[in-house]
Amino acid sequence: MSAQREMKEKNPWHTPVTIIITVIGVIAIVALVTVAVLQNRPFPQKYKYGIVLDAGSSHTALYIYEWPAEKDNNTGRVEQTHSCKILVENALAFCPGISSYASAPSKAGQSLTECMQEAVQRVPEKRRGETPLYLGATAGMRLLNMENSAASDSVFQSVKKALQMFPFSYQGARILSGQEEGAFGWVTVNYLDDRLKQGLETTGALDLGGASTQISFVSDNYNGSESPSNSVTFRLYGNDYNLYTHSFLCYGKDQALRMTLAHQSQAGPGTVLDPCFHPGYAEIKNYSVLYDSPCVSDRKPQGAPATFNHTGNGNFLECQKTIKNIFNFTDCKYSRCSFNGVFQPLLQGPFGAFSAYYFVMNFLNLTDTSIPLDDVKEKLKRYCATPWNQIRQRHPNIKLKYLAEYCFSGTYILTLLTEGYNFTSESYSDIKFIEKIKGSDAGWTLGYMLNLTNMIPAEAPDSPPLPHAGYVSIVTVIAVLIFILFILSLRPLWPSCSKQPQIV
Ligand SMILES: Nc1ccn([C@@H]2O[C@H](COP(=O)(O)OP(=O)(O)O)[C@@H](O)[C@H]2O)c(=O)n1
Ligand SMILES: [Ca+2]
Repeated sequence: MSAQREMKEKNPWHTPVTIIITVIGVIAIVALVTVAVLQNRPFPQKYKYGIVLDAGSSHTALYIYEWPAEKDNNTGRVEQTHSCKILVENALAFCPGISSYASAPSKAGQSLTECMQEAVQRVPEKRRGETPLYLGATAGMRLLNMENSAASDSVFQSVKKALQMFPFSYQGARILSGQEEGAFGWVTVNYLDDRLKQGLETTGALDLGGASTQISFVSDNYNGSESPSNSVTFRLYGNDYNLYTHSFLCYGKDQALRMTLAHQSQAGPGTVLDPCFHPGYAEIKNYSVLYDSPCVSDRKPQGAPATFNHTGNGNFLECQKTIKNIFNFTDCKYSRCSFNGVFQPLLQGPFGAFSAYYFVMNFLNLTDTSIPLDDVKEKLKRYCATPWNQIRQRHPNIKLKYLAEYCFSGTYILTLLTEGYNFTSESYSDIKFIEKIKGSDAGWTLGYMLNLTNMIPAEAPDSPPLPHAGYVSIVTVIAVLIFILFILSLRPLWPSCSKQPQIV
C-alpha cells in the first residue's frame, strides 16, 4: 500500500496541476475542432432554378435546371431536375411544335400550359419569382418565319402572353440562330462532361432535329479565318475555344424526308416506289402536304394530281443513292467542304450525337459504334428489307407514321455522317450516340441558359485550397500534435523509469 502511495506521489500524472492541464488541453482540442467543424460547415443546400422551353419543329419540351444557391458563379454544377414534353396533338398537325399553330396562333400559348403548371409545382414557392424562364425556338419557327413572318410573330405573341401569366421571371421568347443552336449544344455536352472547367480536349456535338441539323467541334487546323460565319469563339474558365459550327436548315430528318420524297416524285406523278420504306408499305399521300414547306415548295410539280401512291420496296443501297440526291457535293470554294458548298475543317476528336441521332439509332439497336460501320450498314440493310407487316407486328405500340420512317431515318443518318460530314469507317467509332449526360439531356437548352445567366465565368474561379473535410482533419491533427508537444515539454517532471516500483 505504501509503495502505491509513493508511486502516486512521484508520478506527475497524478499531481493536481498536471490533471488540470490535461483536462484543459483536452477541452481546448475538443473546442477547437468543434469550432472548426461548425464555423466552416457547408451551408445547408439551398437551390436556385432556371427554366428553358425548347420549341423544336416537332415538339416543345420544358427543362428545369437547379444549382446550389451559394455557388452559381463558380464551382456549382447545374443539373437538370425535371423535363416535360408537350404532347398534346392538335387538329392542325400530328406533331405539335409551336410552328404548327401558324393558322391558329392563339392556341400556341395554350399548348404550353400543362408543362408550365408542372414547373410551378416543381420550383419551391420562395424561388419562383427569381427563376428565369426562357423560350428558344429552332428550325420549325425559322422556316415559318421565312414563309410567313406575320404568322410567326402571332405565334410568339401568343406564347409570350401565356408564359407571362406564370410566377417566374420571364426573360423572353425568340428564334435561335443556327449558329447559336450548334454552339450551345456543344457547350452543354462539354459542360456536363466537366471538360471546360478542367481544360480537357473537347467533344464535338452532332444534333439532328426534325427541320435542321447542327455540327460543332474544335479543330486545331481551323482558326476561323477561312469561313468566319462558321466560327464562334468562347473564353470559358480561363481557356479560349475557337469553335467550328454549322446548322443545315432543311437537313433535319423530317425535312430531309420531304426533300427525298419530293426528289422521287419528280420522276412522274401518281406513284413513288420508295427504297427507304419497307416492302409492302403503301399509303396514299397528298402532294399539297408534302410540298407545304419552304424546303421543297419551289419543286412542286405543276398540274400534278392531288395525291400520290407512296409505296416501299425496302432497299438500303438504293435508299442511300436516293438520299444522296439532296446533297450537293460539287461546289466548294473553300479548301474543304462538307456539302452544299459549306466549309468544314478536318474532323477532330470524339463526338456526341444526340436528339434524333440517338432516338433513331437506339430504336434500331445501333448505338454501339464499336461495331464496324460495314456491319451497321448490313444490319440496316436487313431491317429495311423486312416486310412492313412484320415490322408492324413486332412494334404494335409505336405509331405507324413514326414506325414507317426508321429505315429512312437510319439510312439518312449514315449518309449524312459519312457522305455529308466525311466520317470514315475508322472515325465512325469516334461518335457516341447519347441521350443524357449525368442525368441531363444533351441539347442546346442548358448551354443557352448557362450563357444567358453568365454562369460560366471567362476566367477560372478561385477555389478554396482545401475541401471542408480536409480542413477539419488538418486542424484536428495539428491540435493533437501541439498537445503532445506540450505534454513532452513537461518531461523533466516525469518519474525516472529505471527502477520499477516494487509492490510488496
Ligand atoms: N422520342 C423521340 C423524340 C423526337 N424524335 C425526333 O427528333 C426530332 C426532334 O426535332 P426537333 O423538334 O428538336 O426539331 P428542330 O427544331 O431541332 O429541327 C424530330 O424529328 C422528332 O421526330 C424522335 O425520333 N423520337
Ligand atoms: Ca432540336
